[in-house]
Amino acid sequence: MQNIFDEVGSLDRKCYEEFALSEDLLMEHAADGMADFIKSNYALGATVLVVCGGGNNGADGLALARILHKDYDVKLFMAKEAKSEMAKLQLLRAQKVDVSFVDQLFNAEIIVDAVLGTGFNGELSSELLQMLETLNNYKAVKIACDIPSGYKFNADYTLTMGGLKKSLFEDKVKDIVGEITVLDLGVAREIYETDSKIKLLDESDLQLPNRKKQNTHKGSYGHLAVVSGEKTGASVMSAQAAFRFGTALVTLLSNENIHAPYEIMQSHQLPQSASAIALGMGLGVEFSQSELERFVSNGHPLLLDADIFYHPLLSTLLGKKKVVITPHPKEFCEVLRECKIAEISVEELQQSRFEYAQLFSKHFPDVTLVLKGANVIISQGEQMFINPYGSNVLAKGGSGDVLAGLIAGLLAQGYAPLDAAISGSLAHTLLAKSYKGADFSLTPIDLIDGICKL
Ligand SMILES: NC(=O)C1=CN([C@@H]2O[C@H](COP(=O)(O)OP(=O)(O)OC[C@H]3O[C@@H](n4cnc5c(N)ncnc54)[C@H](OP(=O)(O)O)[C@@H]3O)[C@@H](O)[C@H]2O)[C@H](O)CC1
Ligand SMILES: [K+]
Repeated sequence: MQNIFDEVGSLDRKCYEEFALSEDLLMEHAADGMADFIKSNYALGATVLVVCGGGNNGADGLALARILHKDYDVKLFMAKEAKSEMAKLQLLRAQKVDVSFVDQLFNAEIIVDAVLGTGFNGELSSELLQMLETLNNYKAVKIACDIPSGYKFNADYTLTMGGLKKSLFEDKVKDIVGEITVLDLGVAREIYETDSKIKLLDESDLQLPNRKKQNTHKGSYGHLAVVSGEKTGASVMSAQAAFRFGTALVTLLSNENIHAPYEIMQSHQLPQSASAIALGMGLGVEFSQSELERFVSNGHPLLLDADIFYHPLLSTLLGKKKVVITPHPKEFCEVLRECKIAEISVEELQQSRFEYAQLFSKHFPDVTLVLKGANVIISQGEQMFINPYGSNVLAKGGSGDVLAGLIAGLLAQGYAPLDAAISGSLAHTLLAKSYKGADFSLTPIDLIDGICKL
């Protein structure tokens, strides 16, 4: 896991005040880090166009141009006049070593966007937008200094200074930021950073339900009850996913007999040995409120998904302990509305996912939220985790049912809700990532079949 920060200015100030470092020193390390990245990946002599703004983002770019000059065919383009003190100083330094300046953009082999960084605010002028569009249309390798300017520069790589910024993980910029690398600024990251309540998950954070002891039996690995309504396909896929993911016993709770694999049991009553319940997938209106209340009256960990977000029982269920909910954005808007937290559109949610996830968790600190998206947000209380491995491969009916089964299966096996949410979500996205077929062709069964290879 890595820390993610709302801002890093306070971390810079810590360097000045506690480590006797200076803004100039941090900037030189930032520029050095970018130079090292380019030298490690691109042949000497390549043409490099560094486009600079007037602030310290531009100053980073000017310092980079000076460092690369002569080893690379570097050209500097000033999009705005140097304005900050550091930008003026870095401009002077670049001029003193005769770095070439150009007044026209051109299709260099490497383009570095050092126009706007964390100081960007408001809207981009049409002139700047036009310039960024011109750069986007070039075939060059595109590198964003710290953050892509105004999030309108389509970066292949974002080399971000000091620490990860939360804005880099909004869904709306997932196709903009490219591959993100953190550059150290003269001290190790663990010295530069403070602890943060927002963490970026890594594949290594997946805790598989591997079996350790031999002296066990099928009762040792949980019993998941999946409430199955009219649309049985959804609950059957959840049940299969849970079974594949180590849950030794899985029962479909239904009033009808369901066509399901032999290994999935069926019952009209909640099994005595049930250790978790999954509710919502394909629920429809088959069960009365009192039947559902009876199922959930025993304090078992609960996985809530899909139809239950539109059910009058939702608020009651959210008040229970050990609850994990797995809404997609549209369902989350319904949850926010139903719980009288916010009345927003999906577009408004997608513009401020972190804020609304935090708002929900403030209202329901014991509920673990898994907000689906390109970057999955997992939130519980004040803690927030970002799973950056979401992919468009999962944009298929049934993917969510599999996710529900993965998480519910881990709940049934005794995982704490947050651990079940993190590992279930990571397993889900890694299954999609390891899918070998065409990106449009994945089916939920492909995900389930891939579980044995995790
Ligand atoms: N630890 C770190 O992250 C470090 C980061 N460094 C670099 O510093 C920049 C932040 O520098 P700052 O000077 O605060 O801001 P920027 O350079 O990003 O932008 C300020 C300039 O941008 C202009 N601006 C702001 N909004 C707009 C807009 N909507 N349209 C056009 N121009 C805009 C602003 O102009 P004004 O006229 O408004 O003043 C400024 O000129 C950070 O991103 C890193 O690259 C340090 O180098 C090392 C530590
Ligand atoms: K930038």
